[in-house]
Amino acid sequence: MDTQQTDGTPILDVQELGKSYDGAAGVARILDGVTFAVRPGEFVCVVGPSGSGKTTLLKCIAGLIAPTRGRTLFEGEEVTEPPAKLSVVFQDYSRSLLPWKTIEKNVELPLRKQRFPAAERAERIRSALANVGLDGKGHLYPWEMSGGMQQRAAIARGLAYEPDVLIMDEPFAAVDAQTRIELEDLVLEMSRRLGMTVLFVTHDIDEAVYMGDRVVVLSGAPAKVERDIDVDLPGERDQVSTKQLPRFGQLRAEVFDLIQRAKRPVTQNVGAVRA
Ligand SMILES: Nc1ncnc2c1ncn2[C@@H]1O[C@H](COP(=O)(O)OP(=O)(O)OP(=O)(O)O)[C@@H](O)[C@H]1O
Repeated sequence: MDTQQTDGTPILDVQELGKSYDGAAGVARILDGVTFAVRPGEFVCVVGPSGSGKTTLLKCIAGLIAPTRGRTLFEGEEVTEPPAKLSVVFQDYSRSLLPWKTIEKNVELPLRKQRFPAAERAERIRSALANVGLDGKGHLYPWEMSGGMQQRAAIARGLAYEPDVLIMDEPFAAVDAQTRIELEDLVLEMSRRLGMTVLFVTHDIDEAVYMGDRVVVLSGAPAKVERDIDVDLPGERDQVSTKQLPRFGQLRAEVFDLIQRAKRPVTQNVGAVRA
């Protein structure tokens, strides 16, 4: 699909991103000319073989590491540092939440750094916690909460910035299957309600097809965009009826097949890096 055929400027425009890491064994090329665009309000999932560079890609897009070549435009501006209107939620909530601070204080932390006045901080915390279904739970410490609640809190912290784009790196990998389903629906509903653009990395093919408006499939060794798939399923998703649609099965098989084919070169690449 030509992602440049948009009604307006893409909110994220990833242009020919390349990234190499220097290691003891030499230079490992991880990304090579990754190009895709995300329109405002879209939910785009990124999948690819394990170790193909998905996290590296998100970090480059979010301005957390510098690409070796290429660039990302966020709202038309080149990303050279983490943009204020772009939040990242990582997989490991147990490491991203500070255990000695309450959930409220955890959510407040980045707002303090950004020097928001106290009244605005309080309102943003209240609204972010409400958005993830944690109203009235702000006084709890992370260790008093289930894994799913902690990940909701980590999402609330990302939301408190009121970002235009939320980047999520395997956000549900560490929670049980039932919680995962609940969080998938929570994030889908929230992104629609808030009109937020989401870039979402997952290992889970069903999750990618269920949640995405598009699925960007990365190849491996080094990674580039193998396929950019338009998920032509009805907009309203439902865990049972959407997954029963024949089209869901076809899309799932297409993504699965692409990842299987991409796997072999990745193994070779990892071997080359470690050799
Ligand atoms: N800071 C670093 N220095 C050197 N190599 C790195 C660094 N970060 C990642 N790598 C290597 O880059 C490759 C891609 O890693 P990355 O975590 O981006 O992949 P991924 O697709 O997100 O992996 P996974 O599917 O396991 O989550 C791996 O071989 C990894 O070992």
